[in-house]
Amino acid sequence: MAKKTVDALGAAELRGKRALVRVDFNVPLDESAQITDDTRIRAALPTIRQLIDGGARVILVSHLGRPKGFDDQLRLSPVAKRLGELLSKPVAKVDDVIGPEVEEAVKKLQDGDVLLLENVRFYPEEEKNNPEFAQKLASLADLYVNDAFGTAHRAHASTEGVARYLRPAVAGLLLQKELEYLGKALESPERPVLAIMGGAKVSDKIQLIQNMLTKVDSIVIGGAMAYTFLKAQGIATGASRCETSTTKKDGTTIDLLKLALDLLAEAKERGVTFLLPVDHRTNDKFADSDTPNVTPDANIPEGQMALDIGPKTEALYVAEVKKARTVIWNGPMGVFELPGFSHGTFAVAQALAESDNLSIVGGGDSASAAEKAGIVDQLSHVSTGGGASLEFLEGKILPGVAALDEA
Ligand SMILES: Nc1ncnc2c1ncn2[C@@H]1O[C@H](COP(=O)(O)OP(=O)(O)OP(=O)(O)O)[C@@H](O)[C@H]1O
Ligand SMILES: O=C(O)[C@H](O)COP(=O)(O)O
Repeated sequence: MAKKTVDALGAAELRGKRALVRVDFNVPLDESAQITDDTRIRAALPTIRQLIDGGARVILVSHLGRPKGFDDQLRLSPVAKRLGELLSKPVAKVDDVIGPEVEEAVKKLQDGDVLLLENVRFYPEEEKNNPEFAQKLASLADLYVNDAFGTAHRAHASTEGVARYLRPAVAGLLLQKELEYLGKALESPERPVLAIMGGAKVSDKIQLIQNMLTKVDSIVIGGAMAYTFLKAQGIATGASRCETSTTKKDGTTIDLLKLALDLLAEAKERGVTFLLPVDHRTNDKFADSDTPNVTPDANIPEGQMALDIGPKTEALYVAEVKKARTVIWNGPMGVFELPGFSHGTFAVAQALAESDNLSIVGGGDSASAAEKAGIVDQLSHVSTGGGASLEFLEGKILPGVAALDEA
């Protein structure tokens, strides 16, 4: 990687210096805001430990979820607690991101101390990449480290803007490791290459499929994204979560149903196998069930919500995984957090574990699903980035990486 990393910082650049470290602590939470998977926190430990050992004063900044303003459910306090346990040392936490309370807490830091700021997305300025906000963040520290691979595809104030005002701006060890691994693995992948896409961030990820069609031999779709493709073809989607349009930052609207049809046509033209669910597991509400309904075909009855792929789809997707030599997976096949609707996700995970293909699973919830399925050791790589790994594998330049100092 041609970017400077924390390894390049000598003792004089670290001891006593305030390091603003962007991490991706966007971890899955349950209904009572308890962390259900701490993979992303553990993944940031090497960089944090290296900075502590070097005598830096570590100021961590992260987002959690997609809040609209301050939201008590999405505070980072449980993360500070978990991080403290993992580091075996206290982690101070402030309830703001900028302002007097934060400045006071930063002033109190001693060499080797760790402070976690509040959820940076409580400020809309973060996602707008507002220069004044970025400047205020930058003013808290003497150097910037970006270790948030999972958020490196976002040009936000704490991932991109801040590096304009704070130098040195270097990559953390996780960011470096992810870029090196993914870069090498996909230089000339063994074919056939399969992309498995699912999850809930439909409007974000459906827009990545076009580029992906030029890189892969087959795509299988599960999760909520599947219903956009089915609806576009006139198949009933019942009460399932189904995104049909999205508004871009510039205010223009994208018709996702039209996009879905265009993608299906392009896949056909390019000879890319494109598989969609042929049956589903459903419920009449967003809740678990010991006995989910199974639809006889791809249509979802009125009032029913598809929460997982069905058994016939599962078999199709498992067969596709077994045929592939390289598999990239982002997004669970269903609401795997509910045991009755975890079958499709775990079946695909099991197939990956049993195959000897190169397998890369990426994303906060996808990594958590792999962990829950007990297959992490049988995968080639578990990336902390979902959207980020997809965009990187497509050959896009990640803004959070581009902003850093050259090596
Ligand atoms: N059929 C469905 N209906 C509603 N939600 C679904 C469905 N299938 C999957 N999901 C939800 O999708 C979520 C995960 O999607 P997401 O796109 O965030 O994946 P990810 O692996 O976390 O990737 P990233 O790191 O990019 O966020 C899970 O919480 C899961 O419950
Ligand atoms: O979970 C992720 O993919 C990252 O934390 C980025 O989150 P975002 O999609 O809300 O920007």
